[in-house]
Amino acid sequence: MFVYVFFELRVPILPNQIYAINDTLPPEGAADDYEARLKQLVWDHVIKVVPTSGLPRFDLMLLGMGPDGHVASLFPGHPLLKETQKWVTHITDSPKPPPERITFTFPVINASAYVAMVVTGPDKAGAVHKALSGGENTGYTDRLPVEMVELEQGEFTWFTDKAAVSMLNEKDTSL
Ligand SMILES: O=C1O[C@H](COP(=O)(O)O)[C@@H](O)[C@H](O)[C@H]1O
Repeated sequence: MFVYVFFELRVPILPNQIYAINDTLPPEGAADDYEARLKQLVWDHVIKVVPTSGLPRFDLMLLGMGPDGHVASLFPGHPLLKETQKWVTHITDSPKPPPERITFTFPVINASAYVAMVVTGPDKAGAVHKALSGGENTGYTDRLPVEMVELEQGEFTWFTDKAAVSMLNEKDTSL
């Protein structure tokens, strides 16, 4: 909804260019349906592809991050982090409500030309610190999903408020 309203107001995207999840289907069916529509858009040359992998190359991927470091619906320690074949997949045991979701996978996220990571709030400060500085003493040990956003060939920019970067020192980044 946020994305719809944001883009509706700022850039001339027509309603028929917005592809909503089919939430009348169960999660697996909705993910398969979304992936099929994505593949059709690639086939129709609406979405560009990465020539070497055939993956869709979105011009812009607008992402957020949860306090646990999850991005999209890719949660820490979940088997979906290792998905390499599917473009869109589903989850029925999301630790954050709602439990049933569909999500782009890392191969698709990492094929993007640009990722804007929008992160606000003090509850995100630990995960931001871990992602940007290695995060010693943050309590996070494993690699966070947000750290797995590694674009094949693209640009990644963080957009944060002061609270979200409150655990960073000047030496940690070039901020
Ligand atoms: O569950 C989710 O949470 C993250 C973070 O949401 P926020 O409202 O705290 O920014 C979101 O980016 C992700 O898309 C969503 O699945």
